[in-house]
Amino acid sequence: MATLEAIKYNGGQLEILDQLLLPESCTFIPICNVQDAWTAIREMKVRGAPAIAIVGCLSLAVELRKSPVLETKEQLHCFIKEKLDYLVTSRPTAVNMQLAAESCLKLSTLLSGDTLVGVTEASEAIVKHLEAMLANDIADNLAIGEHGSTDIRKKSIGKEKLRIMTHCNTGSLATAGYGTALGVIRSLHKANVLDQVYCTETRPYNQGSRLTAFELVYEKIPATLICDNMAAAAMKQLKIDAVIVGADRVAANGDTANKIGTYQLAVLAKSHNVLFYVAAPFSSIDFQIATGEWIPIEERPHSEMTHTGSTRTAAAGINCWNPGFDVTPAELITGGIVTEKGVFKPDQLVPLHK
Ligand SMILES: CSC[C@@H](O)[C@@H](O)C(=O)COP(=O)(O)O
Repeated sequence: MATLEAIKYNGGQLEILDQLLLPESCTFIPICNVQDAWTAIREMKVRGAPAIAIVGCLSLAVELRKSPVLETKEQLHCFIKEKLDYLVTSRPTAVNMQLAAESCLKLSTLLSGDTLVGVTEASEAIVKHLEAMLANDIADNLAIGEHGSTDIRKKSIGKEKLRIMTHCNTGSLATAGYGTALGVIRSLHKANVLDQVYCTETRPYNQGSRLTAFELVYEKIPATLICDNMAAAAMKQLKIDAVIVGADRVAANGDTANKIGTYQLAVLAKSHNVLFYVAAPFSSIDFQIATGEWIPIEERPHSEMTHTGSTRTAAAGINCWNPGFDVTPAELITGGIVTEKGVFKPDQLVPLHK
């Protein structure tokens, strides 16, 4: 069965699956411009680091295809810079949108300096660059899946079937398709070596129980849901072989920001001698940040903790702390960082930076 398709793009028409309505309903909504994308990202109708960047960039392609009246390449450059700068403000922790914006502006600067290229050709080249992100992301995820699954199997010799724990949602709903950590799990399943995947509920926003569980059921991958506070017991009693999670931003030293609760899973994995992997495309690595202490962490509304839907479940008047992400120190990433280029120890990343 084909994996879920949450971002649909065809000839300048963009639609996304509204993830706020999952798992009750699969409803696609149109994204007609950059403002629509910014709002959808901010409201988490689309979420997950790669998907945020892809939807942001495709929304700019949609606007450029509608041919705004831009007479010079300087005007074109200012137009896309303004839009990209705005998209980068949608959510702070994932770095993918920022790096995608930098790469697009680099291309625009190159085209601006090329006297043989006119404004229409420059705009078309930028649209082509933005539109290529969908296919590139799927290809990267397939490679991540293969590298990760091969590495886990290599390090689990003697075990016929593997039990994997994962956190948050890193699948087709968080990427252009297939997924990163969930892509590795799909590849293990395809290779017939997956006994069971244990997905955490991922409080307070429940990306695990709402989204990952939805994808796993949809694709008939053997899976069991656990609450976040069952992770230690599951590692001990259910004999988990590896934990594999995604990333919103990896610092140059390998420290990794990912969904809140990732750090505690890494600590638990270490004390239970369970391999801990991060799976992410190179576009999640921020080489401008030396360590994880510089990664901005999004603070989320307290209502996510105090309410379930519109029903208050916490005592009125209680103070809350609701960071959306935490940083896992590189030394806890014992399995490695799985990318489309291979699996690396955290201290091997810097030499790979061009
Ligand atoms: C391939 S998605 C990787 C991460 O973006 C994912 O693990 C995560 O933390 C998503 O957080 P979210 O707040 O749902 O956008």
